Amino acid sequence: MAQQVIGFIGAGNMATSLVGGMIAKGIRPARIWMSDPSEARLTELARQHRVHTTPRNDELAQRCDALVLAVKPQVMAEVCASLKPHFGERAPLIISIAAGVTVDNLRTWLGDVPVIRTMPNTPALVQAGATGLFAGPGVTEEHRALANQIMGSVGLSFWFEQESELDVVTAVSGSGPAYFFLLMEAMINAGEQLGLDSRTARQLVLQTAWGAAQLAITSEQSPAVLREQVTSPGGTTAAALNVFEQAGLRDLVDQALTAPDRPANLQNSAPPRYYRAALLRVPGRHD
Ligand SMILES: NC(=O)C1=CN([C@@H]2O[C@H](COP(=O)(O)OP(=O)(O)OC[C@H]3O[C@@H](n4cnc5c(N)ncnc54)[C@H](O)[C@@H]3O)[C@@H](O)[C@H]2O)C=CC1
Ligand SMILES: O=C(O)[C@@H]1CCC=N1
Repeated sequence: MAQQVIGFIGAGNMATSLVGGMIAKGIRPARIWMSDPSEARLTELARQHRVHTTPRNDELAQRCDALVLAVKPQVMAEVCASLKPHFGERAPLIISIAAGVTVDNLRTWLGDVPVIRTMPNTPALVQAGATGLFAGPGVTEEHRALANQIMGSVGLSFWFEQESELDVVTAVSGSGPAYFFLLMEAMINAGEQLGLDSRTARQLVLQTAWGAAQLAITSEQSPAVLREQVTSPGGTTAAALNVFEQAGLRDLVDQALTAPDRPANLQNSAPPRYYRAALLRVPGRHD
């Protein structure tokens, strides 16, 4: 396994986060190939990480023991069709990171190949990722070990027995960093509005987010208890939390994470991008 060659089809945000994290963790760049239509992106990745790059997906299909499919769900069918004819006698392990694309979809497009569907997140870049994994038919212990090596090198990984759970993982931790970033943005802006200079507002907010996460991870207490410990009765925190509660923050979070399960709602509003990916499975919906 130590020498297995890993190819990334698509060298965008998530693929580069994974590769950056893998290399920082000690996986040799010589084991990594990346393909993408953007020559500029490939040049930059080769310079920055010393990985092998090529604009040709077929080259990776021939060379690699495992292919991480890291393109947008919307182009996945076409990318799979271009890869399939180039597999050797022993098809590579397919590791998909695409939201909403099922193991069945991939095996329809690629044939009878071993597929592991995963849902990582961008903190992989700093080895603080969280990844959900689901193994399709024909996946061996050796395949699982390779997927563990890739995803385990960039953070925590969790295997699931039901594929549908990966859609929940997508809503919680795949997209999750964006929810926290949004709160950071809002707090930085509010700090600035209240008179702090931008740099100080940013440092205070980021250190607070980092500290709160560290405390929650290392403490034996639940986040609810940790919140109570900050909240002096009748104090400033209580006043602020009261505004969040009155505005229905918990319900808002629930709606944001479960909206994709309510297709009827999608007719009138733009669905989250990961649900749009799931819509690829619905005949007639290819938006
Ligand atoms: N960005 C994130 O936080 C996460 C993304 N994902 C999944 O990762 C996948 C990629 O998402 P991002 O990295 O955000 O998108 P991105 O747009 O940053 O990256 C996609 C890359 O694919 C390349 N590409 C397009 N057509 C191609 C082709 N025919 N062959 C090879 N490469 C091609 C594009 O040039 C681009 O660099 C998606 O399926 C998404 O669901 C999963 C977890 C988290
Ligand atoms: O927004 C998206 O569709 C991807 C999947 C999870 C995070 N980013």
